[in-house]
Amino acid sequence: MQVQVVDYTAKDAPEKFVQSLRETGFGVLINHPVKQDLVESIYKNWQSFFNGEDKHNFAFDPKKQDGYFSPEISETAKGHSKKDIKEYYHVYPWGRIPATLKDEILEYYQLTSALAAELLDWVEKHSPADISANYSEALSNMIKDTPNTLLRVLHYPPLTGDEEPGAIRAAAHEDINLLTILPAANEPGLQVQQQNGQWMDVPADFGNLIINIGDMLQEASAGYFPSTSHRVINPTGKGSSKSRISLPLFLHPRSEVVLSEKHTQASYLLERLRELGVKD
Ligand SMILES: O=C(O)CCC(=O)C(=O)O
Ligand SMILES: [Fe+2]
Repeated sequence: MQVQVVDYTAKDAPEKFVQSLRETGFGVLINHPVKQDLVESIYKNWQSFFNGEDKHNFAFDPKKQDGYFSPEISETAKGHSKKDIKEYYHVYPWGRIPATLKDEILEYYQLTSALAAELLDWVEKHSPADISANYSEALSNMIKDTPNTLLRVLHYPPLTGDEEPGAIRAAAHEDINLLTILPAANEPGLQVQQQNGQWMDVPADFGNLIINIGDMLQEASAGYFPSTSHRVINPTGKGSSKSRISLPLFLHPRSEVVLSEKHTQASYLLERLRELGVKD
């Protein structure tokens, strides 16, 4: 099965959407409640932020993990040796946020977090009974009042030709969290790996909302929901001179939430951040 594009307002949307998640790790929504003019305004305003120098006043805090991550310290995907060609900013409601960008980005954070709870209810409702029996609490409850959900504003700069050979915008990886909610970026490049190993473009028409499964939902569902590998490939031709902005919201349970016999949110996250080289 390929990633399905599902009309959020359709009666059978929950079932179709969860089936796409189960079979591909991804699902795409149209006619969803995330306003496109808000997304476009965020892209424009954060592009200016990344183009400027003020970002250096918000250098990331290794303990709290909020703030600006420069291309020099940007992450290296698990199992890869080259850094991704990207810079990004980690937004948490409790963290540092540039004053002029704050209200808008927090509005977006709240709006998508609320939608996320609904989508987790869809996932739960369409989980087989023997799988949902293992959820330590309702999936949507796992993110209730969580301080851990992370909104990452990503900037992939135009290519200069001086990139390290073999480096790409985002090397193949799986997300760490429960679900990721990602509005289509302003430029193409996002691909998902299919079961046969082949890479496919994710349907990314401007206005689409892309949702994918992360490792924590895979862990909590004993593998029923697969956290699939995805990547962002480098542009060619005219696209090479363009920036790409994207805005994934990584849904994280509260720290004490039990994911499986082996892991809580906190123990799982620590293990993964160490692997990424962004935590001591
Ligand atoms: O930029 C994108 O489209 C995807 C980014 C991504 O997969 C990530 O940051 O985990
Ligand atoms: Fe990702």
